[in-house]
Amino acid sequence: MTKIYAGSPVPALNSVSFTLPARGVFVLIGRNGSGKTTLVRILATNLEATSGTATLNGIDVMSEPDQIRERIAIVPQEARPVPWMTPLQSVLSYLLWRGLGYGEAKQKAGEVLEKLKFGRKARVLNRTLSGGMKRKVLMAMILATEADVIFLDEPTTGLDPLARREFWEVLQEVRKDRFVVLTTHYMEEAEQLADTIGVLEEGKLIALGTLDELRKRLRYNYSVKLLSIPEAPVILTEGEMVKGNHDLPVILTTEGEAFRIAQELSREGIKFTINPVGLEDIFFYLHPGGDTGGR
Ligand SMILES: Nc1ncnc2c1ncn2[C@@H]1O[C@H](COP(=O)(O)OP(=O)(O)OP(=O)(O)O)[C@@H](O)[C@H]1O
Repeated sequence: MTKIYAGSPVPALNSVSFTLPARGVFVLIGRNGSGKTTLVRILATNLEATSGTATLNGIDVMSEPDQIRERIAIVPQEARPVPWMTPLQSVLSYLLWRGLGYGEAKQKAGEVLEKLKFGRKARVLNRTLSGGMKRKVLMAMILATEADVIFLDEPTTGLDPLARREFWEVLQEVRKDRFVVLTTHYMEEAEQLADTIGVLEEGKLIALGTLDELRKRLRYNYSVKLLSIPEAPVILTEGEMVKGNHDLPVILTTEGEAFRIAQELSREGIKFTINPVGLEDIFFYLHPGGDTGGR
């Protein structure tokens, strides 16, 4: 699939091609402007591709959009629930809009708000809710539907760590019987939630696989992240140095070499962290420019 926006010299998506089992959670990561939202919007029938095709559970996104729309639900990046409605009214009206009868919609709305433990907050105006609760209203809306494919574009941006964890719990409920496509700038979130991870870079899909499969792309299994730039260069007998957040050096190496370097850095009074390789390290390795693109 390729997408070139009118007037743009470079494609937002450049021959992206992949096949996935429609189960669990597919997390798309990539720096700002790498094409995540564009891909999600095309798959969710909100935007037309310039060329290419996509099928979801055997249904063609381009030629059968109405059938797709019955099967999917999307929470766009900037979505907020209607301020002058309550969570109960939000879920109810969304279900009615999707074609459910009033009785069924009311029952489902009540069930989902109970499941997500809204309590008396189900009946207060959305505008009085915290940012985390507002996102939870959107999750309740899609959770109440029959949709078996759910798109969430940066659902936790701006949430505090506790609200983010609470969102992850809700997602564990959603993923049980649906396929979730989620974009994020939080590597920890991708690690926690993803069954499969796709990495976009300038419109190209540069990596796709489980966390373990992506780890295998690195020759090294340990990461030492320096928290300041040392005066003297760090001499490696084995491993690679890449740029991390704020251009600080990240050393990818073997366990033995990582601990040797750690001792040396301690002696010189340089602060660092040492960990087995995680998604953030894979991201830095795949993006020589550094930075995860987080806000
Ligand atoms: N409506 C539009 N018109 C023209 N160019 C666009 C439009 N929407 C997005 N783009 C461009 O397409 C590219 C991909 O954007 P997209 O929003 O898909 O990236 P993203 O990975 O979701 O970014 P972010 O992480 O910042 O949300 C960017 O270069 C962006 O400037």
